[in-house]
Amino acid sequence: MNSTLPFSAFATDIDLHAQLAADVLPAYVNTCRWFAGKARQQTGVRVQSVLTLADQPADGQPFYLLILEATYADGEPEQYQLPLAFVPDGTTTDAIPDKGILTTATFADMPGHLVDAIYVARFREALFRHLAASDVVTQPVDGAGQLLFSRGLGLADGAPGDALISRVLPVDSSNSALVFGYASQGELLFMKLYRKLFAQTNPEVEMVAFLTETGGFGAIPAYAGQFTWQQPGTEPITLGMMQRMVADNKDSWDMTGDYLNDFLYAVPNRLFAVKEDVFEKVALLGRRTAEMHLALYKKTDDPAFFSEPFTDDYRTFLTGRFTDLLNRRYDLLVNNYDRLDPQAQRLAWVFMEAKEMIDDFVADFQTRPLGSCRIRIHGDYHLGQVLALPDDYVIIDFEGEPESTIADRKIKHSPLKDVAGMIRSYHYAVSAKLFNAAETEGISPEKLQVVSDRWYKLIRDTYLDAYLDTFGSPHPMFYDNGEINYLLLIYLLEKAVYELGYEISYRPTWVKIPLKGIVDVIREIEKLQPGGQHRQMASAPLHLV
Ligand SMILES: Nc1ncnc2c1ncn2[C@@H]1O[C@H](COP(=O)(O)OP(=O)(O)O)[C@@H](O)[C@H]1O
Ligand SMILES: O=P(O)(O)O[C@H]1O[C@H](CO)[C@@H](O[C@H]2O[C@H](CO)[C@@H](O)[C@H](O)[C@H]2O)[C@H](O)[C@H]1O
Repeated sequence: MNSTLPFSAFATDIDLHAQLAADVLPAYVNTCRWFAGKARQQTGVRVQSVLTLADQPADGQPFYLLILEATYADGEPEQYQLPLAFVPDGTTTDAIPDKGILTTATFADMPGHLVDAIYVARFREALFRHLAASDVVTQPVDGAGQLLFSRGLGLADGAPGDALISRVLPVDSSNSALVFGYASQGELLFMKLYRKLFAQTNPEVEMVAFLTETGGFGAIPAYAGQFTWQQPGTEPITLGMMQRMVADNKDSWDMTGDYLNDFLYAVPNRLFAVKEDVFEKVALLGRRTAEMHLALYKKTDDPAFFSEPFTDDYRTFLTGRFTDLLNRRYDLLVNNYDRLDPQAQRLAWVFMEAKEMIDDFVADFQTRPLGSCRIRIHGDYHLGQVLALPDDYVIIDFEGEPESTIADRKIKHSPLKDVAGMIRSYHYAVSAKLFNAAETEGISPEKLQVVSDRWYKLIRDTYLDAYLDTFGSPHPMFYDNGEINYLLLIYLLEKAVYELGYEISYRPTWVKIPLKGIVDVIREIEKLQPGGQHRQMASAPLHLV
């Protein structure tokens, strides 16, 4: 990649933008975890806009925030944020990982690399200082608007002269995580740089503000600021958000995996062994989940957070979206069937053969009487979204469902959709542990399935009992046990079908986990069929009517 112009002319260097679109971006984004279009038929990735972070700094090259547009053979294009830096050869002490290097490049005879700027300390510090100062950065290109930085209450200043420290958090997730602090105090703040962008305020900012200010919910990290791109006459686009850093946390996914080790060692010895603490921790998460939903149910004048009944519009939305998801997943499964292992293929058959029954089950949602209500929910609730402290939990990542449009992410659902998400996650934790361990290599997949189901069901019931018990008495969010069971089945099925796509795209050896989740729901639906054995799920301890 060559330009006769210096990197400071990049914002208007149209030829170079075209070169990037032709030779670099399509391949590069497909190596990035944050690019969600991998499973779609792509038709191109181009530079749509270039935002300049600040004027050419005295101490080096400028930084840009590129807005990329990814286009597809079907469906809407997507926008992504890519911070861009040019690192001339021999000029940096930053460790830029291979995954952060877009290409070699020469600007005005100066050779170097174009890199994802998050790996450049000077870029991270520039972002932080803009946020701390609530800066407005007016864009040099006509009509490109402004970058608006807004500081929040949780942002702590360092003592004069205390050096700012920063790093990229090595997490594998849909956005990028940066951490900041001061040399004398250590790491204090966590910044999320959004990758996939939406022409609206990101729901995460709304949710964190409501939970803190109206809901009084303490189990989230305090809000420390945000930055947006404001173009004339349009809604601001959220580019980043900062919260307090939760130190010494452990991802609940890892923690659950750790306490499953006892189980793992016991299984080959034909024992059932799990510490009682495990169930206490699961119950605590059930309670915190219920408290989050009670906070989101708080009375408010803000229509974005009113509770609402199951309206015809919502029923049409859910059945339409579900039917579309099912069709896409059936196609994906058919196209990838040969890549699956025999156990996954068997489960896939059960799913494909149950198509008509599933379609009827989903269609029934359109007219079935429902007296429960809907609120804003977390929307992408799983163990990876809960940070475990030694004695408690902190809930993070309120951005909503990764595959949904921004408008859809703000739609209210039964809070049982979150509950279903966490139940699916416990199913994953048990399955992933047992099926991927050296300790269980000699045990047949069928036997492993039986023992993992046993443990999973105990965990599921512990979580669900603690969740429902927290409401204390009948609560208007849940009409009765029959509706709790029915809605849980709907949302469990929807989540497992969603996960099937995620696993086929990213972790093909895990495909059997969501497939087993789908088959479990199919077995429950069969019991509800005429002639089927009508049996409600074991745990639904509320007796509301
Ligand atoms: N406030 C925080 N303090 C410390 N670590 C955090 C904080 N928020 C998130 N993380 C870490 O960053 C990871 C990614 O955050 P998350 O909100 O899930 O981002 P994404 O939207 O990219 O999935 C989390 O799994 C967790 O390890
Ligand atoms: O964390 P994201 O918001 O990017 O969510 C995506 O990735 C998740 C995996 O990291 C994926 O979650 C699935 O796998 C988890 C275990 O790794 C499990 O706990 C979840 O229950 C399961 O859904 C999520 O579906 C996807 O959207």
